[in-house]
Amino acid sequence: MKPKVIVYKKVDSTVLDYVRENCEVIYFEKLDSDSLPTFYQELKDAEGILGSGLKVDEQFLEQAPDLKIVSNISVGYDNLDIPEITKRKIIATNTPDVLNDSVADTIFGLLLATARRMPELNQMVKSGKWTSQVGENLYGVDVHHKTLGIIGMGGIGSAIAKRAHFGFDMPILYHNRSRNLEVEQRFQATYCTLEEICQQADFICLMTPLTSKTVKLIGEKEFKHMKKSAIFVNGSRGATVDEDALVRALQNGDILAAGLDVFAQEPVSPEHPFLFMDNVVTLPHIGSATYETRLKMAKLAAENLVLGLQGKLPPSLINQEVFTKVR
Ligand SMILES: NC(=O)C1=CN([C@@H]2O[C@H](COP(=O)(O)OP(=O)(O)OC[C@H]3O[C@@H](n4cnc5c(N)ncnc54)[C@H](OP(=O)(O)O)[C@@H]3O)[C@@H](O)[C@H]2O)C=CC1
Ligand SMILES: O=CC(=O)O
Repeated sequence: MKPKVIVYKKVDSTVLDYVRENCEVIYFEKLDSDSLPTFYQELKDAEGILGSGLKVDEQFLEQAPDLKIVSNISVGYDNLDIPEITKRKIIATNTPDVLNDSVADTIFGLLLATARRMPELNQMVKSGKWTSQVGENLYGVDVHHKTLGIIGMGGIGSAIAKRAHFGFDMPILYHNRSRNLEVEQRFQATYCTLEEICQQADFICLMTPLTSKTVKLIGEKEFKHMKKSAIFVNGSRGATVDEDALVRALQNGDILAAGLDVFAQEPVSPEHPFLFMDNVVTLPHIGSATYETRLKMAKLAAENLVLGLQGKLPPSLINQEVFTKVR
């Protein structure tokens, strides 16, 4: 008998077909107040779930006694309570690497758009307010040759560094908990403390995962250390930044501008001060949102799911200890 799984996100039909060949699939294109009661009903005897964003914690797991694998269609897995999942000998997987270039493109685009004030200028042109040559009040700042600080130099951070080093001649500073010798060699990147990056970089990109150690990693103190001309870009998770402190830093002129793809609350409230500031460029958490990359992520997540249920090693296993202990 095929194992029963729930796919709770819209995925390409080829991906769905592959999962259907191997599993009995209950499919929800999305979860909302209409579909949630049925979802929880089906969860009672599901062996696998495939999707993204759902909070999988103790309370959730209590309702899923047969669960063997949680396959996230995202690289970040702050939605998963890994200790609790692992305690129950459930496999957890994510989708690293296949999205690095697309996310780096988005984050670099956000950095450029913020530095060169593209959304503001676009709005000016489209609203018919381009009536004379653009004056100094609408100039941006150069990106090329400026110093880029990357906090969280992993897969995505490295792809950002590649663009900055080879395309924009930017000196690169980075901060991780441990040094990454490969990026130091490939991109002549310099390892720094968080404080040094804040003090020295012209552009600061935050790309750490959200963990208990990175909640509000960047707050009042860090913004005070930054240059008044600094541009801050967050591509990690909203909660890695103290958003109130960021609003104050932007309002007080402690930093020049910010580009944000992620927010503590998503979708961001239409009342949020960020939305009323010309020096903030916002995106709706679309780092990896291209047809090609989302397909690759869904394929990888489906492969993780199917292999995990077959007792084989999924390509991107998060909790290695479950696999080695159980099998
Ligand atoms: N905006 C979007 O659409 C997207 C956002 N993301 C976010 O980006 C995050 C990073 O993804 P990815 O690059 O693939 O992940 P990686 O695991 O490859 O890289 C994360 C990096 O962060 C560093 N890091 C972890 N904890 C800390 C810490 N406490 N202080 C400083 N550095 C730290 C790690 O280095 P070390 O272990 O040495 O500290 C590592 O180099 C994801 O977890 C997700 O939250 C991902 C995809 C799309
Ligand atoms: O935010 C997206 C992810 O893949 O993580």
